[in-house]
Amino acid sequence: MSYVDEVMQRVVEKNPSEKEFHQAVKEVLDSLRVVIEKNEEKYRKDALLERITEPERVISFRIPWVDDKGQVQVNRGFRVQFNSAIGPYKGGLRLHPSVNQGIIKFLGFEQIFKNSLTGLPIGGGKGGSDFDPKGKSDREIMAFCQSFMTELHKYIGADTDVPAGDIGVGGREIGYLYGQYKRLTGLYEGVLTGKGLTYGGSLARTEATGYGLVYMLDEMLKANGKAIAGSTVVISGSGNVAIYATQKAQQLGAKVVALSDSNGYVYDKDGIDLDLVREIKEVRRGRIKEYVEARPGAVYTEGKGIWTVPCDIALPCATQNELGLEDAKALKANGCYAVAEGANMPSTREATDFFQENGMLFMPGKAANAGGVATSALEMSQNSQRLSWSFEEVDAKLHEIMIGIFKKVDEASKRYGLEGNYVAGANIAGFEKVVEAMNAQGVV
Ligand SMILES: NC(=O)C1=CN([C@@H]2O[C@H](COP(=O)(O)OP(=O)(O)OC[C@H]3O[C@@H](n4cnc5c(N)ncnc54)[C@H](OP(=O)(O)O)[C@@H]3O)[C@@H](O)[C@H]2O)C=CC1
Ligand SMILES: N=C(CCC(=O)O)C(=O)O
Repeated sequence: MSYVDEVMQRVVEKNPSEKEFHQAVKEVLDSLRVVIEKNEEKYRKDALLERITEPERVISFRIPWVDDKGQVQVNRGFRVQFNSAIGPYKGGLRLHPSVNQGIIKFLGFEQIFKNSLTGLPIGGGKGGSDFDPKGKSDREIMAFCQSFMTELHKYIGADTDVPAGDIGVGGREIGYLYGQYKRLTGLYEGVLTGKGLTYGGSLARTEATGYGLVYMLDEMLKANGKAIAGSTVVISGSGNVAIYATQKAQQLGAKVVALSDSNGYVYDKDGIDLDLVREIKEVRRGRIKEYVEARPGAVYTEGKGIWTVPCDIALPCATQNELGLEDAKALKANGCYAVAEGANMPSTREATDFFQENGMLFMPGKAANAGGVATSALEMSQNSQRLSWSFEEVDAKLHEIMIGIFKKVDEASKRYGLEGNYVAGANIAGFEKVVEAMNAQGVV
C-alpha cells in the first residue's frame, strides 16, 4: 500500500463519521502523490502526512443562551486549530445547523493550504456552531454571540488565533463577538477580522472574497485565451461572496443571470439587478424569491437546479458539495467552459474530475476564494500598525495577491508536468511552504 493510501486509511479509521473531512484530505493527498513519491522515505520517517492531517488542537464547548421567550437554548461550538507552521491560526466562523466537527475540520484543513497560497503569515484554523441565525432577532443573535465568545476567548488572540466570518457570520455577528471579547479581556486588539470600519475593520474586506474570485477567474481566462467581458455567468448563493462576485463580474463586463439561496434560484435573462439583491439580502435579510416581485421578467424556481441555467462561466458561492456530477454534465452540455469556486469545496470529487476530464477550466476554492482571508491578513497588518489604508490601496494589494496565487498555482502544475491542472497546482504550491516550515520546526 502506498504511503498516501496508508495515511488516507488512517484518516478514515480515526475520524469515521467525518465524510467532508475525508473528501478534503483525499483531494489534497491524491494530487500530491507526485510530490510525496519523490520524498517518501523522509516523509514516512517524519510522519509528515500523519501530522499534517491531524489538527494541532480541536476545541468543542457548550453554548447556552436565552431566547426572546425566556427559554434557555443550547448549541455546540467548535474551534479547530489545525496548523500553525507558518503563522497564527486564521479562519472563519460558520453558524449553520449543519455544522459539526467534521465540517469544521474539512474547512480548517482547506484553510492551511489556502492561507499558505496567499504568501502571508497565517496558519490554518476554523470554527463555528450548529446555531441557526435564520429568523433570530438581533437580541438573540447578540445573546448567542456573547455566550459563544465567553468560551472562545480563552483560546484566541491577535498573535494566537484570529477568527472571521463565513456562512452565517457577517458584520453584525463579528461586532457582537468583538464587543464581548474586549469586555472579557480588556484588550483592544486585532483578534477578529471583518470588523466594522469604526473599530479596526479594513476597507474592501466585505468585497474581498467575491472580488478576489473574479480577479482569479480573470487570470485563469486570460492564460487560456478567453475573457470575462461579454460572458454569461451563473453564481450560486446570494450572500457575501456571491453578491460581491456579481458586482465585480458586472464591472468587468459579464452578464450575471442567476443567483440562489437555500430555497431556490432566480434567473433574469436581462441580467441580475444587484442593487435589488443587496436590498433583499443585506437590508431586509429576505429570500431570493422576493426578487421576482420587483422584476416580473425574472423567473424563480424552488429548490436546486441553478446549474441547468445556460452559461459560459459558473461560480459556485454557496456551500460544500452543492455542485455534483449531474450538475457538471449539465454545465458542459450548455457550453460552460470555466468554473471557479467561491465557496469552500462546492464541487464534489466526481464533478471536479468531470471538469478536468472534459477540458473545462477549473480553479479550486483554496486558490479562487483566498481573497477573503488574504484581506483579513491585510486587516491584521493595519491593526498592528494602527493604520487604515484606503479602499484603493487594499483592493490593489488584493488584486496583486490573487495574480500571485495564480502564478504559483500555474508554475507548480507545470513543474510537475500537470499544466492546466490547477487543483494539483494549488495543493502542491500550498503544501510546499507548510512542509518546509514544519521540517524547520522539528517534531511538534
Ligand atoms: N465570507 C468569507 O470571507 C468567505 C467565505 N467562503 C465560503 O463561501 C461560501 C459562502 O459564504 P458567505 O457568502 O460568506 O456566506 P453567507 O452566509 O453570506 O451566504 C451563504 C449563501 O449560501 C447559501 N447557502 C448556505 N448553505 C446552503 C445550503 N446548504 N444549500 C444551499 N444554499 C446554501 C445561503 O442561502 P440561505 O440564506 O438560504 O442560507 C446564502 O445565500 C461558503 O462556502 C464559505 O465557506 C470562502 C472564503 C471566504
Ligand atoms: N471564511 C473564510 C475567511 C476567513 C478569514 O477571513 O479569516 C475562508 O477563507 O473560508
